[in-house]
Amino acid sequence: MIQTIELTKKYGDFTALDKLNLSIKEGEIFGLLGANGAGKSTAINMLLGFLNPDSGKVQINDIDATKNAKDARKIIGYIPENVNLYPYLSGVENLDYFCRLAGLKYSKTELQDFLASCGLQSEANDQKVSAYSKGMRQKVGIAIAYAKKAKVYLLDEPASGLDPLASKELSILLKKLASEGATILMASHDIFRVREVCNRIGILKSGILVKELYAKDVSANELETLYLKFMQN
Ligand SMILES: Nc1ncnc2c1ncn2[C@@H]1O[C@H](COP(=O)(O)OP(=O)(O)OP(=O)(O)O)[C@@H](O)[C@H]1O
Repeated sequence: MIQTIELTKKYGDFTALDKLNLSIKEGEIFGLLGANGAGKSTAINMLLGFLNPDSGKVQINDIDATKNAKDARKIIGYIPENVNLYPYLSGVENLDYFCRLAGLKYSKTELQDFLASCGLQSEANDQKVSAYSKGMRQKVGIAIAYAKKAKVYLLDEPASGLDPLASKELSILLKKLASEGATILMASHDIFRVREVCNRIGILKSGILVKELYAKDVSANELETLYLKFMQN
């Protein structure tokens, strides 16, 4: 569960996020849609405890993440737009390394299973990551969170730069994680992908959540029209 209550962040006199109220349940995929500078990354950084809010609160499952960010991060998987891996290690070696950093030791078979569950083709397991596509690196990034048994996934612009097939695979993977009980928030400006993968969508404009809706209630075209209307007003 992800909950933000009146979450506010200012940079000097500028309010980047203004009293954000979000409540995302287990099994839900929430899409935070917004233009460049809307405040999406600011919100994610506060969920992760990398940024302190000026006011308001973040709750991750039963953890008050504003007070115990370190505990909250143990159950959060964060997948940035560009997943940083060690290029001269293979997918399995990267996963092993990041698991060990989190205090987890898995057998090679278990590591391979995590990668397979996240859609990486088995032939890639032992290839150096420097030869991976962006979509493949992202699968390893998600596998790191999956192996950590993350309960909450935060993704910043996950579909950006992916080709249509990789983007479709990402949607399938996120839906699978949600069906297994994960709570997922993805920040994006990709209206089509957000409409396709998310159950619920919030439109963020200049730090203010101006609209929340269920994806099933709008077509992609209707969402685009609505989004553009909010951006233009
Ligand atoms: N450290 C900072 N100091 C001052 N202003 C900042 C800082 N970080 C972000 N901002 C401003 O806060 C606003 C929100 O930025 P943020 O990065 O959260 O937006 P975003 O929705 O993630 O945008 P993008 O899609 O471009 O990543 C922007 O106007 C940005 O310029």
